[in-house]
Amino acid sequence: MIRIDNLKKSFGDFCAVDGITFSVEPGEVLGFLGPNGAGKSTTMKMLTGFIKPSGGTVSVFGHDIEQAPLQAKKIIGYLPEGAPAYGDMTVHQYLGFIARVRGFSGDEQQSRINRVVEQLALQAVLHRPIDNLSKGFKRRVGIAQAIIHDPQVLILDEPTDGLDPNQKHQVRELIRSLSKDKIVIISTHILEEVSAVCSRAMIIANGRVLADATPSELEARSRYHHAVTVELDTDDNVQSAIEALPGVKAVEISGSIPGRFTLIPNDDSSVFNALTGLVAANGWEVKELYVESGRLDDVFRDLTTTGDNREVAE
Ligand SMILES: Nc1ncnc2c1ncn2[C@@H]1O[C@H](COP(=O)(O)OP(=O)(O)OP(=O)(O)O)[C@@H](O)[C@H]1O
Repeated sequence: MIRIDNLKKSFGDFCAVDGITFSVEPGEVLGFLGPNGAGKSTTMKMLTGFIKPSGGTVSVFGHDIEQAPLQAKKIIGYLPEGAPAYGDMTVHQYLGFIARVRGFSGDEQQSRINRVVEQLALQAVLHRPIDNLSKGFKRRVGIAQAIIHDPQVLILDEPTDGLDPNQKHQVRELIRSLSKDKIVIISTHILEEVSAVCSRAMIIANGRVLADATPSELEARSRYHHAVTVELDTDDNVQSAIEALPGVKAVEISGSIPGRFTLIPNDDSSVFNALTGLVAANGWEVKELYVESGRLDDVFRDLTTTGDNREVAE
């Protein structure tokens, strides 16, 4: 497991990471979510031994990152922010170089290169210089070098940044498949990515952890948890009847689609039965009807734009 205790980083007078404590077990995919400048990359750089903490400790499967950096780094794969690489090398040369640095030679080296080339679909660019690749391919090369030694811990800073939707889907599938027996920590700005791949999400702002929960627990904190959206095909004036339903806290009207309403429930209420009862009693035609589990963007905004966190998020 990874155990992080009271981790801190200051740059001069500025505190970028302000005492973060958590642990992660194999099988977990932990997502760091936060506004720009929240401290996600700085935390990852300290977890991987890339920069020295100003305070606190990081232990990776029992190896302290400062006391035993080689043992810790052997079992970590790291995709740094922006996926830096040696741009004048071809993909094949670069992966060969990384494999050698990781201690592989001969057939073992080649079979490891072949495996990651296959996993990241790099065949078409294998003999091209990395500098000439598109942003998406560069990112895939970055992920390939991070997994070449089949590490127990994978730390990926914005792994899908710059990828097209198909590539995003592929990389998320890969992360999911790798995560079965590994610890995976990713940072992302993409909220849908958290629901798609993370078993746990940590919202960070101003170098502090504001929330640490499963994506569905976070969604349940949203005002849209159990909200019902309905689109009705009727000329009746339905809004006041919907607003008067028991358990309804507020009704939002869709600006662009007539007859479409979102019913926000009071805490722990369900408005679904009351709404369907009203619709049936009046014989209104339903064009669309669904219940939401909640909205992560709503929770993210709430947490990161209140109180001390306002400055960071704006
Ligand atoms: N080497 C450095 N010297 C001075 N300040 C730094 C340094 N590295 C990071 N910072 C500052 O620390 C804060 C946290 O930066 P960090 O890159 O960790 O944020 P982040 O959450 O990863 O943001 P983003 O989502 O934009 O990548 C920022 O205000 C950044 O400007």
